[in-house]
Amino acid sequence: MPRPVPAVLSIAGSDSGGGAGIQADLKAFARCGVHGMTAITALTAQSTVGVTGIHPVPGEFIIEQVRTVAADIGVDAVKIGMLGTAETVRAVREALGHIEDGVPIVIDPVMVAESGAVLLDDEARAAIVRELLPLATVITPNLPEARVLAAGAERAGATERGRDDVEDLARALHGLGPANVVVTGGHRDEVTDVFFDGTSVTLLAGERHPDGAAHGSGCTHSSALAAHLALGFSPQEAARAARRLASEAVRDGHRSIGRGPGPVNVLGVAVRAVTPDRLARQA
Ligand SMILES: Nc1ncnc2c1ncn2[C@@H]1O[C@H](COP(=O)(O)OP(=O)(O)OP(=O)(O)O)[C@@H](O)[C@H]1O
Ligand SMILES: Cc1ncc(CO)c(N)n1
Repeated sequence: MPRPVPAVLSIAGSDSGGGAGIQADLKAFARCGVHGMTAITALTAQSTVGVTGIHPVPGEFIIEQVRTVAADIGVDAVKIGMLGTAETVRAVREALGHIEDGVPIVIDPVMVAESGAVLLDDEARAAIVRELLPLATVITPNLPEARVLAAGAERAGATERGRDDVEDLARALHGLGPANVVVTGGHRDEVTDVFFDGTSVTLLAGERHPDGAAHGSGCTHSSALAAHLALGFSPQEAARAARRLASEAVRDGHRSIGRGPGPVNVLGVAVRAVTPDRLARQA
């Protein structure tokens, strides 16, 4: 029987501060109207200020999480976020074997948190390039992540082009095997996402919210993109919708939660807490 709503799986890390990672992904899935599922790759002890500890989940248990939900519920799209170690990358590669061929896969090659904490080691970076990027429907690096991945591409002879032009970066990353590339714009002044499908480049422009709260913007973006693929949108349409939702989530973000860069708020004004005061006013 077809599922009443698409089911989307996030394979990613937990952010105990609730702003990024799995926690952001589930909120983005809810906002998009899809059923969200999770396979947690690592627990982070994290706030808006930094990451004080990382506790990787054993590879076998990552695979078990994926196998279990795939067997019962089924998976209409996958989003992959924080991986951390090469062992985790290998486990995720194996876990994908439990998901039907042709299911769209969005990879956000998470390397560093908004607070500056490193979330991926060097060996894992090489493993992602080798084992996962060729399987991706869309990859969504931010500018620093794109530069790091493209440096590897150049070493591998995938491109001779310059590394500073974002469009050239997107082309170089396409050479690593993903079907589509979005270089997100949060780290540039004009906040334009660059989409490349192997043939043409499309600039996804939109409003910049310099005073917003951006912790979790990348996770929100890649999850919204995966949700839109599950809903039947093309990669380019999904990237456009994801850019808009992420931008609004930054705009509506909670600047005063925590002492560091505050968390995005993808649910926006749609959700207002029912306080005793508000309830009394309604009565
Ligand atoms: N200040 C902003 N105003 C509008 N849109 C933004 C802003 N910052 C980020 N975005 C949008 O959010 C999405 C995620 O981009 P970004 O480059 O911030 O990801 P990231 O750096 O991976 O995020 P994270 O902080 O979670 O690691 C993109 O669509 C981007 O255009
Ligand atoms: C768990 C986790 N995943 C991704 C990011 C990137 O923002 C983060 N800060 N934490």
